[in-house]
This record gives sequence, C-alpha cells and structure tokens, in this order.
Amino acid sequence: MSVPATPSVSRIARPVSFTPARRRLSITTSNDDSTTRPSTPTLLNTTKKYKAPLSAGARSRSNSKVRLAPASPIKKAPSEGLLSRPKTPTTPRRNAHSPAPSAVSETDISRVDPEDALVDFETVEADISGEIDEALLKDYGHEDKVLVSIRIRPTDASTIWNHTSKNIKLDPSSGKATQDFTFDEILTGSENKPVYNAVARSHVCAAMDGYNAVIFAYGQTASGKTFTLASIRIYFVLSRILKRLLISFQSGDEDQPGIIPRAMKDIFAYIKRTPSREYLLRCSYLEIYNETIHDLLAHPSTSAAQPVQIHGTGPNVVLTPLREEVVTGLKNVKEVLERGERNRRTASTDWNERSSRSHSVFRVVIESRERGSGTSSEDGTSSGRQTPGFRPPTPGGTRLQARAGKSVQTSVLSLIDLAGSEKATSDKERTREGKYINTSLLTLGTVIGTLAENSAKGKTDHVPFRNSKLTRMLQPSLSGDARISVICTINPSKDAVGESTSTLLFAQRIKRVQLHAQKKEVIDTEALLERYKKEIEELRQRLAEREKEAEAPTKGRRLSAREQLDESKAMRDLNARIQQLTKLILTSQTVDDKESRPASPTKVDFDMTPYQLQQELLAARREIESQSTQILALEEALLARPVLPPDAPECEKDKLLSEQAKTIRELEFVIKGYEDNLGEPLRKVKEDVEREWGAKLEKEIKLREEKTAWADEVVRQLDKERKLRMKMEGERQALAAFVRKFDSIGLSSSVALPPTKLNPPMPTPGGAAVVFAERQRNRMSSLDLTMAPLMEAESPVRVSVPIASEPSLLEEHWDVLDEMSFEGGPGKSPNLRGLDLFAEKDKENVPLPLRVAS
Ligand SMILES: Nc1ncnc2c1ncn2[C@@H]1O[C@H](COP(=O)(O)OP(=O)(O)OP(=O)(O)O)[C@@H](O)[C@H]1O
Repeated sequence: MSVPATPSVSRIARPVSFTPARRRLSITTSNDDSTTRPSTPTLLNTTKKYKAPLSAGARSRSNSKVRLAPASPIKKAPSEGLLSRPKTPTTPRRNAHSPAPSAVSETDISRVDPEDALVDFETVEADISGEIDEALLKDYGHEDKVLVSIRIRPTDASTIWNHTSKNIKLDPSSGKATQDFTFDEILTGSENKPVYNAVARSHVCAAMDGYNAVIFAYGQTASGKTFTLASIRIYFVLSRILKRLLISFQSGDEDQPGIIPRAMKDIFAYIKRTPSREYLLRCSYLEIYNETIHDLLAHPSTSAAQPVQIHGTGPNVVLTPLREEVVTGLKNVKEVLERGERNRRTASTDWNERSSRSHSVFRVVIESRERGSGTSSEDGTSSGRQTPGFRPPTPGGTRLQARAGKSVQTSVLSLIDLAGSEKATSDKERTREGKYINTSLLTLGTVIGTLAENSAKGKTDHVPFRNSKLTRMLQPSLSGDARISVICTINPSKDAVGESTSTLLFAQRIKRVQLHAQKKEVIDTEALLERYKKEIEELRQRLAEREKEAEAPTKGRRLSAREQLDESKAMRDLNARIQQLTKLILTSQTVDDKESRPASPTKVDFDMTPYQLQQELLAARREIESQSTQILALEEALLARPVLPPDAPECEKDKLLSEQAKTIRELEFVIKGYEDNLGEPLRKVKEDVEREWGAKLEKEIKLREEKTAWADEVVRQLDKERKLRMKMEGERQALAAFVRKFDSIGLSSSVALPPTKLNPPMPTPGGAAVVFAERQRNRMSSLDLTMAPLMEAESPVRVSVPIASEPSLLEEHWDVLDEMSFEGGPGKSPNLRGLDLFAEKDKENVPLPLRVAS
C-alpha cells in the first residue's frame, strides 16, 4: 500500500470506478481556506493549529474577556462584575462573517467510495504513535454501569466543598444539609489529559472494539463542559494568545485539547496498533438549538432551510439529512471540527461570555473489517460487489460492505457537549434560549430518573424519550445500547451551591442506569454462500470417488468387514456434511432475502427398480441414523466442552465472568420484578382471603368436631343397646324353653303358688306358649307392616335389628325404640329415652315382666 509521504492535498474525482487495489485517499474540504487556517500537519501540537477566523462579535468578546478577566482563566459569577460586558444581541453562528463554505464537501461520504477511504495501520499518519500506556487505560466501561465523574472547576473564590478522589460533600460549616456523594472519579485542575484518561479513554477504545459509546458533559453554565469536551475552541486559543501577549503568563500554559481531539487522536493510534483490521471513519456534527436540529457541517443556509429530522423508533433512530464526512487523518478531523465549531451558536450570558446556546453532538461512525478481504481474488470467493463502481444503497447511506465472508463491525462514538442549565438572564433572547435548554435538560433528567428507577426496581415504566429532541436522539444509547461516560462539571463557589448540588443529584441518578451494550456485526451472506457451494462441490467429488473405489475393490481383493464399516462411515460423514451445508445455504438465503423459502422436496426417480428403491430407502435410513448419532455426539461435545480453555487469556475469563454476573443480575432483576409485581400482590390477596375465610373455617371445624363427638356418642349408645339386646334375647330363649318344659309336664294345673319374684304366675291352661302366640298375633295385626326396616346404609353404625321372624317375649318393650330420637344435635346428647329404659332394666337385671292371661 503506497502512502504519500507529503501532506499535499489531492482531490478525488467522482465517480470513482471500482478497482480491486485500494487507492490511498487524501481528502480536503472545499471550504478549506489557507488564508484563514494554518496548514499544520498535526492537530494537537500547538495552539496556532486552531486559529480560525472570528466573527466581529467573537473578537470583541475575546478582547472584552481579556480586559475584564485579566488574571484568571475562570469566568466569574455575575455578582463578580461581568454585567458590563457587551452582550450579543442575537445568537450568532460563529461563521457569520467568515467565507461561506461551498454546498458540498469532497469528504462527504455520499461522494466518496468507502473502499478508497479506508484507514489501516499502514496509512495512519506517521507522527501518530500506536504505543499505549496501559497504566493510563483505566478498566472502565467494561461493566454495565454508567461511568460517572465529577470535574470541579478551579476557582479563586473560597469553596465549601470537601472531596477525596471518589467522594464529595458540603463542608459541615456551610450550615447546609450535607450529603455524601460517591462517584467513579472526582477530578480537579486545568489539565485535560488526566480527565481524558479517566473519563473517556476506555470508552473510545470500547468504540473501536465495536461497542457504541457515548461521552457527555453535563453541568451548570460556565462550569467547564466545553473546556472539558471540545477544547479546540477558536476563542480559547485566540484568547490565550492574546493573554500571552498582553498578560505575561509566568507558568507554562500548555495547550489543553479537550476530549474530542484527544479521542480522535486515540482512534488513529488504535488503528495503528491493530494491523489485522481496516477502518472507515465517518464524522458528523450537529447541534440542537431551540429544539431544532442543525447540521453543523452543512452550509448554514442549507441547514437552516432543511433542519435535521429524527426518524425511526426505539433503537433504530436515524437522522436525515445529516452530512457525514470521511476522515482518514487528524488533518481531516481538524477541518471537520473547525467547520462545526464555526457554525455552533454561542453567546455571551451573565455567566459565560462564550456560553454554548445549544447541545452539540459530534459523532464518529467506526466501521471495520478484517484486512486482506478486499478483493475476490485473494481467497477465491466473491466480493459481493457485482458492478464495478456500483455500491448497493444501504438505509443510512453508503456503508462499508462485508466481503468474502468477513463481517463488518459498526459502532458509533458520540461526544456530546450539553448546553448549561441556567437561571433567567438579563437578556430576552438568552432567556428564551435558556427556557429551551432548561426544558430539554429537565427532560433528560426525567428520562434518566425513570431509567434509573426502572433499573433499580425492575420496573418497565414509560420513559418519556419523545419529550425532547435530545432525549429522542439519545434513546438508543440511554436504553442501554451503548457504554456511557458522563462528566458532570461543577462550579465550587459558594454562590453556585444549589446548581452544583442539583448536578451531583443528576450524576447520582445516572449512575443507577443499567446498560447492556453489545457489539454489532454485519455478515456478508453472499460470500458465505459462495464458500458453502464450493465446499459442497468438493465434497460431492470426493463422495463420487469413494463410491467408485468401493465398487471396484482395490487390487482384486474384497474389503474386510472393518474396512467396509470405515468406508461406509466416511461416506456417511461426507453426506452429512453436504446436507449440513445445503441447510446452511437455505438458512443464509432465507436470512438474506428476509423471506422463508419452502425446502424443495427430494426428487424420486420412479424408473428405478423396486430393489433400487429399497436400497435408496435403506441408505436414507442409515443417513438419518448417522445424523441422529452425529447430533447426539455434537450435543454431548457441546455439553462437555469447557466454556473457556484453561489457557485462555485472563481478559477472556474476566469477560465471561462479567457476562455471567450480568446474567445473574438480570435473573435477579427478573425475580425481583416478579416479587414486586406478582409476589407481593399475590401474597396480599392470600392474606385477605385467609383473613376473610379463616374465622369461617375455624367455625366449620368446631362444628364438625362437635358432630363427630355426637356421632361417637350415638355409636357408643347403640353398641351398648345391641349388647343388652343380645343378652336379653338369651334370657328370653331360656325363659321360653323353661315355659315349654313347664307346659309339657302339666305343672300349670296342679300347683298354685302365689306369684313372687322367684315364682312367677303360672300359665293358664293351654300353656304359656299358647298365650304368648295369641298375644303376638294380636300385636302383629295391629302393626303397620308397610313400615320399612332400618336400612344399613342409613345408619351410622351397623345395627342388627332383628326382624320379627320369630315372636319375641320382649317385643312389647321394643316399642320404645320407636320413640328413640337422634335429633339431639351438636352440643346436645342424643335423645335416647328408649335406651335409658333398657339401661334401667339392665341395671336391675330383671327379666321383662310377663303378663300371663289368667
Ligand atoms: N478546569 C478548568 N480550568 C481552567 N479554566 C476552565 C476550567 N473549566 C472552565 N474553565 C473556563 O471557564 C470558562 C467557562 O467554561 P466553559 O465555556 O467550558 O463552560 P460551559 O460549562 O461550557 O458553559 P456553557 O454551558 O455556558 O457553555 C471558560 O473561560 C473556560 O476556559
């Protein structure tokens, strides 16, 4: 790859026809003005590099700044006497008086062939070092939390904030309620390098590694956001030069580039130390002013006439029309930044003489793919490009194409300088702008608050992203799709305690937002298909060869059983692989076409003989079996495989661990969410039901116990009665036998003893049996014979009621059973009057009286 050694500028003629060998591209913008911009080769070495034309207003402001704030770089509070500074009547774009840039820029991606604008380790500018001080690269951004840092602006005024490297709180002597805030970093001083290392470097590297990353500065007006983020500001450089001239700076006042230029330098350094990949870098720069998005890289008249619109929903937010410029070196970056800076709106306010009146967003889209995959000839596969010079249109504009089966990784690094929150100013126009600024910052706060709440409590409350352009634009990132670093700047002076506390509270809230950024890759399906097809062809050839060999056994000998087995296994494997690849082709095509295609049915040749068909069937079955075995084996291997080899690098292990920890946390969230959303309410319902039904249940149980006791009592009494009855039956039989005997010997007519207990009255002539039979007959005739006997099933106990098959002497007294009632009910003893009678008689153990007819 040839890289021009000189920094000479060559313009690319469009359209660029496709050539397999890549050309080195040197790009310049058409509004490049050598009279106004020095052509220093690097971006970051001297202050002169950023020298650019100033508007008349800007000049006067710079001068006034020097005049009004001679000794300190820090702008003082309004109370400190800056109200006399001339105000800017309307918010100007910085290039209001500068030569108008042409409508088109040659670095505009729509005019550049991405293949010609690739940057790799060979083409990165020679003075960029790929060396990286690992110690400076803090391990931030790897977890799924927002990196939140606080920068305290230096001040001459006395401060009431106490802080360590991680904690900050109000001095108790301030007399205000003190809250201890903890953050990832608390930074002080005017040096921007340590701030960049702590706040941004890891996120820039993450963006180069394929993650979306967002870095933004938030804080009260004049607290140092722009100084931290975009310190390439022309006025800053100019004012410093003027200061140098007018005020003799004793100490070495070095240039302090902010996060944006340092990030861009790091990006090229990263490319330099990554020889395996090639990159396409595209930059855009926009501002949100009074809720309208302006493209800072477009011509002001164009961007005013055609504000940028936000399209799409959720994670698929697209901004159009938005100019994207390809950058291949720091020189391009500088041009792009300067152009954007010139178009940004700033104005003098009561607090900041160059206050940003808009939110500005500088975005770098980083696309990369493995090197050496640019041409079809390299690996014999298709490049995916059919027509030379033709690039298929992609939704967001021209994109780097995935090639030769190599995927393209895309990520976006967004660097956002928010306008500062402020109170009403003495200027009407500024107050109007301030309202828009405060409204959008308020929405940002609400959005962050809701996101934090949702993350912490596992809720899914509606997040009002659509309430402002800023939050709508940031939606994908804030929804967790990016690694986020926030630097909150505060003014430590006593007058700003309220604003500083509110900034710290915002910082605290955003710390709780949960992130889950993922890398994004686009796969070149077409090239994959080519590869699969080629492999299938080769496999088919091998299969055909093997079949031929099998048909004609080598050297005239038959193959052994073992060899046959091996052979058939090899053929099965080949077949299986062919099938697998065919399936993959279908899948890739389905993915590619975004529509499913039914698999074509297997063709059956009906001219084959039944024997051949049988053979086919058998082979197909064998194949199915082998595939099932293969699937089982693969599943086993999958289960048995170590998640990481023992010699895997520590970072891989850490990554896996953090992924697993993340999964655990997600599961915990789900469980917590269940607990909060379902568990708790369900428990409440259960408690209510228990409270309502508990008493009823207790009452029912008590009632049941009483009934059971009553039933037991009935059973006991009936049992007793049964025994008594059996005893009496025995006595009755004995008595009957005695009477029969008495009758047979005719004693009744000869002896007449007075009736006593031991000598009962003698039976009448004809015998006691006759009298008894007579009485029984009478009794039976008076009985209702239709009355059903007591059924077994109706009785709680088995009561053997003797049905009068044989007349009983006791029959007369059994009538009492008719009077016996079970209606005692719970709590009462059953009504057993009849049984009492038996019991009474049992007590005396006296046989039932017999009334013998005289
Ligand atoms: N850490 C710092 N060291 C030295 N000077 C600083 C620092 N922070 C801010 N300043 C100075 O304070 C002034 C205001 O800073 P800056 O414009 O960055 O504030 P801001 O937060 O961007 O304000 P606004 O929201 O109004 O745009 C500038 O003159 C800047 O040089």
